[in-house]
Amino acid sequence: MSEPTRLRALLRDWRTAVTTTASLCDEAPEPSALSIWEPIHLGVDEYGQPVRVILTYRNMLLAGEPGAGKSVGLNLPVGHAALSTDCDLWLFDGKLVELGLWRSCARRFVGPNLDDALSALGDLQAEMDRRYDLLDAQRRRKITPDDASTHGISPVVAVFDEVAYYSATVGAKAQREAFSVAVRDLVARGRAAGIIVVAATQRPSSDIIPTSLRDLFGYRWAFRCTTDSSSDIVLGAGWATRGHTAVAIAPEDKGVGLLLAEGGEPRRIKSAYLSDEQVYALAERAASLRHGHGSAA
Ligand SMILES: Nc1ncnc2c1ncn2[C@@H]1O[C@H](COP(=O)(O)OP(=O)(O)OP(=O)(O)O)[C@@H](O)[C@H]1O
Repeated sequence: MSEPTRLRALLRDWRTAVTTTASLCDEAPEPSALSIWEPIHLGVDEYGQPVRVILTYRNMLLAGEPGAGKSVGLNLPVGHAALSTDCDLWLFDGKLVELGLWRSCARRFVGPNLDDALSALGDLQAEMDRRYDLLDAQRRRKITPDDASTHGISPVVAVFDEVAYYSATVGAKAQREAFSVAVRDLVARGRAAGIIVVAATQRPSSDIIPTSLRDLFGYRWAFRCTTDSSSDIVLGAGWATRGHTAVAIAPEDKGVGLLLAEGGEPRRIKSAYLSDEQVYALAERAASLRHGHGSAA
């Protein structure tokens, strides 16, 4: 199979997975972009049913012990967002190598540098305030898909991996606190302005994910944790005693996690798996959709 044909086939498979109507892609002569307003495919539940969530107007937290499958899980919303040319991607990569694959699709890419992260967060907050000014002036409460054509405003997906790198590891205490305050502000106020935060950490502890921040995430995805209390830190207090604990996930069950979606009960799901090769191919395809070629800076 030639490279363009292989990429087209890959994107077609992806679209089939992420859209509720497979016809959306099959009828198109060429694969087109996804939309951030469409549900994102995350994996399957215990009954083999597909699990899809809508990311717009929400935030997502992914946490669990190292090696549990967060990075693979994170690639699903990131990949969907990258292929969605109706949103902008802002990537904060404390590890550099995790989100780096999607760099060419990002409007802004921040590596493991706290000064850069603070500067980008400041810009994002300014953009959020600008959007609220516009909404206020028009007596509206939230942005909609129409804002792309009428006001040039598209959803922003801001992805943080590993969030603890910026909030607890590098820099001076005041800077780390400034980072945490800015992220909390985006998570708390960003949704209606079309700013979506997706944050991942391998440190599910109360200093990294304080309750007041955790409660702002509509989607909480707990991969394997070592203690009931760390599982509760991700999902919410009391779930472990009610039988929903990510401790119960066997270490060999990579990619399995408990997903709490908007006030329901945590659901055990297995994330869809994308190999490195697939991620590379999708990232290249997404870059090509966004820039008209495969290797944009
Ligand atoms: N859904 C899945 N299906 C099959 N294998 C998976 C799945 N998710 C993860 N794995 C396997 O588990 C390994 C570790 O996953 P991943 O790198 O996502 O963990 P992580 O939690 O991000 O680790 P770290 O915190 O150290 O970065 C992967 O290399 C892969 O082999």
